[in-house]
Amino acid sequence: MIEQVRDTLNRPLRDLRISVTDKCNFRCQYCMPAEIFGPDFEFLPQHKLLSFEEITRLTAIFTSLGVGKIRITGGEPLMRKDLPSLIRMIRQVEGVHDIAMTTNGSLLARHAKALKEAGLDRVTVSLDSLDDERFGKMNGRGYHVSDVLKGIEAAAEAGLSIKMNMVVQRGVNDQDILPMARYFREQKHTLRFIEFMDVGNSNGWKLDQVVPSSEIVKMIHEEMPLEPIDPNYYGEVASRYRYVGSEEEIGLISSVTQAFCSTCTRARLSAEGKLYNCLFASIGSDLRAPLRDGQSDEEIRELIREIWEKRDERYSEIRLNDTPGLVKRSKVEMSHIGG
Ligand SMILES: Nc1nc2c(ncn2[C@@H]2O[C@H](COP(=O)(O)OP(=O)(O)OP(=O)(O)O)[C@@H](O)[C@H]2O)c(=O)[nH]1
Ligand SMILES: C[S@@+](CC[C@H](N)C(=O)[O-])C[C@H]1O[C@@H](n2cnc3c(N)ncnc32)[C@H](O)[C@@H]1O
Ligand code: SF4
Ligand code: SF4
Repeated sequence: MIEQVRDTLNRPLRDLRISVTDKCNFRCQYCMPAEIFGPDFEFLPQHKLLSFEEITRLTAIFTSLGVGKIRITGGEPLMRKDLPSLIRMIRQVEGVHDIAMTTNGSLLARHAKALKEAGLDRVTVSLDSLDDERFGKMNGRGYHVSDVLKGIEAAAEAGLSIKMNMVVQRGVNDQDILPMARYFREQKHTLRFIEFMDVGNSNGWKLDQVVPSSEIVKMIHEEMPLEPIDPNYYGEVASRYRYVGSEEEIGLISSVTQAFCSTCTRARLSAEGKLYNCLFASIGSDLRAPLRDGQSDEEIRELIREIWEKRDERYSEIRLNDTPGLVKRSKVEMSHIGG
């Protein structure tokens, strides 16, 4: 039986974002800076990762509490071996109506077809610049723009629906806003601009590096007129704008300047099976132990229900009023729970 649970702020549980690995082949400065995630950094050993069977079992339990939308993320999800098998298993779960994946795109060219055949509906590809030198620096490993563009092409050929994500940092890649907008408008892929966020403890976040979405909209509108359009669904993270007189659109994810916590329907499951109520949470609730200790689906369902019903997190809204206080608090790393 499907039932809709709600938290203390009356927010329904609708989305489950599953991190399948904490490893990544990139070292984006805003997420996994190389000086911290260096050769000696200890990633999770295989036995601590949830198996595909455990992830699928949890997915089924989550759908019985209202989840219909699944996003696979990481680290870099395509670093996890045999990902199409997991997609195939999740596809079988009753109640799942949308399976998306967020990826840096560098390994997508070789996996897109198998992912689509396994049942993946769509991909969101992250790309912060079309300038090869800048992109190589930003990803920390010298990957080329063409590596990602080939992935996007393969995804389109495979029939996956595609969106793009660009994190904008003042003084780092703000000069790429217009070239990215022009290019992806032409390619007919929705590009979403993400305000640089103070996730984790290691990305050296400063408020003056955030380019407010309002500034981005103004800049694009001056060259290519835009008009706001309604959200696609309740709690959509991105605010949408359409290029006037066309079908193409952009999205703005304004977690710093216009927090959207009041409609946040997202639960996050880390690769080791911890459930987080918020992207900026300090601690998660362990679901791996109950899974491995032989608890029944019903017992785990009650545990998750209890966690969601007690949920009161709304970090970004609070940050608006107390940035210095919150930045100092210890938080889970983005590469651990996947954004
Ligand atoms: N602060 C905050 N940021 C979020 C949240 N969800 C997503 N983001 C940010 O927005 C980015 C884009 O999120 P996506 O996963 O691509 O967005 P989505 O809402 O699932 O996308 P669609 O399902 O296509 O609408 C993430 O990488 C995060 O940086 C959230 O709940 N809180
Ligand atoms: C953590 S990554 C995981 C998936 C995959 N590796 C990727 O990069 O698409 C998910 C998303 O979080 C975004 N992200 C990471 N750190 C961020 C930050 N400090 N502020 C805003 N977005 C961030 C990335 O750009 C990416 O779109
Ligand atoms: S944003 Fe994605 S690609 Fe970049 S370091 Fe984080 S997990 Fe890796
Ligand atoms: S800050 Fe936390 S509560 Fe607010 S939208 Fe993001 S994940 Fe949801």
